[in-house]
Amino acid sequence: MQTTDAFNGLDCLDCGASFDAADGPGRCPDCGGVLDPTYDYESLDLSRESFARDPLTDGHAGIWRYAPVLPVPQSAAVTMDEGSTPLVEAPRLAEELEVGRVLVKDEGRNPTGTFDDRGAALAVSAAAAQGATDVALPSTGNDGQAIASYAARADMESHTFVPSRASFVNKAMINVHGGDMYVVDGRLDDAIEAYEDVIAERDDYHPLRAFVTPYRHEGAKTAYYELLEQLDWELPDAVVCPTGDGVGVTGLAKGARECRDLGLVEETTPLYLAQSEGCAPIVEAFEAGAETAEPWEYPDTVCGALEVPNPAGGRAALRAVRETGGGAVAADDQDIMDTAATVALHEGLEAGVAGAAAAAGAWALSRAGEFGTDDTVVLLNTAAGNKDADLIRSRLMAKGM
Ligand SMILES: N[C@@H](CCOP(=O)(O)O)C(=O)O
Repeated sequence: MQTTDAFNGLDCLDCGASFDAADGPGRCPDCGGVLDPTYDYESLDLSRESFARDPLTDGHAGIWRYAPVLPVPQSAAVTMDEGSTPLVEAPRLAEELEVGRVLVKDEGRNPTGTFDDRGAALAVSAAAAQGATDVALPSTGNDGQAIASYAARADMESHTFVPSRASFVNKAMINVHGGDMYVVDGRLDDAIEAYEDVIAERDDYHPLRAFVTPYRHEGAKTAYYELLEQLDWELPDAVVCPTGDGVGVTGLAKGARECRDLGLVEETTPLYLAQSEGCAPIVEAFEAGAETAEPWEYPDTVCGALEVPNPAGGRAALRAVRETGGGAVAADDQDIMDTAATVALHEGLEAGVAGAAAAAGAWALSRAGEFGTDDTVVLLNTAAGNKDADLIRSRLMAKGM
């Protein structure tokens, strides 16, 4: 695999064992922990200025501006210039939340309309660098669409296992990208079971399941570098991230750690993860002081992207919020849909229901006194609002609006 100079290999987040990236995707063979890319940070000469390049003149666009702290060089990238998403001021939300500033990191502006594009670009690039011809994953929908899109760009076959409740948009676009799609009756766990049966038989399918490939959360970390740059390296007081499997929040925490350890800033920002009350295994574990999330018995939420009853990154996500001094919050589905409509009405911004879970979670955090009146709060909108237009509109209709 063609790698960047500082990339060392993979370390297990649980037992610390080290592995060569060429050993392939997977969990730690010793303890089953999540593998995480590591770098020789000492060899890197990075500063705030070194990231401030003009993407139009030297070809570093989106997530690839941070290539020195990614495993794959830009020369081997499968890319559609994902990243470089705007950080949009939301003054009315700030007033409503009684904080100084609210900024929405709008990941809906990515190529397939989600945060997942960052990790998909990196994971497909790494798979291509390892010679893969076929990639496979189970998905709630958005990451399946993202992988199908990047696989198409890399001339690879994608095999995606989605539950029947995945959104029409996701399923349609996986088809449009020419992906091989298995629609499995039931919910995410049923799709995972079908995926595991197939992957056990197919050595030629390169697994891109989150936290089986170590590169999905690695792609997500670039959003943290980016938002600090957009804030001129001033730390926000809180970042709220919608969470299903834990990819986003684990990646953001790694970005926060790296930015501090590289000396770009002095501290990390408190990260808060937000889930729906209909499927909140990580919030439950956080509140119980547990190290791992227990499977959620009856998952049922309108936020399909967050309906992950047994999150592969549960442990990593819990560590992420605890090590940054943040927390975890769950919001009710009706509140989440109302929030999506309010954000669209008051700010003009189109947030998907998962993104609206972050805003609804921020309301709950504000009521609980977690924010100060001068605080800058960043909300991650993980997906474009038009992915969930039918859901959000149906709520308006139910309220007779
Ligand atoms: N990526 C999701 C939302 C959050 O999932 P996570 O795995 O990053 O916790 C989406 O499709 O919106």
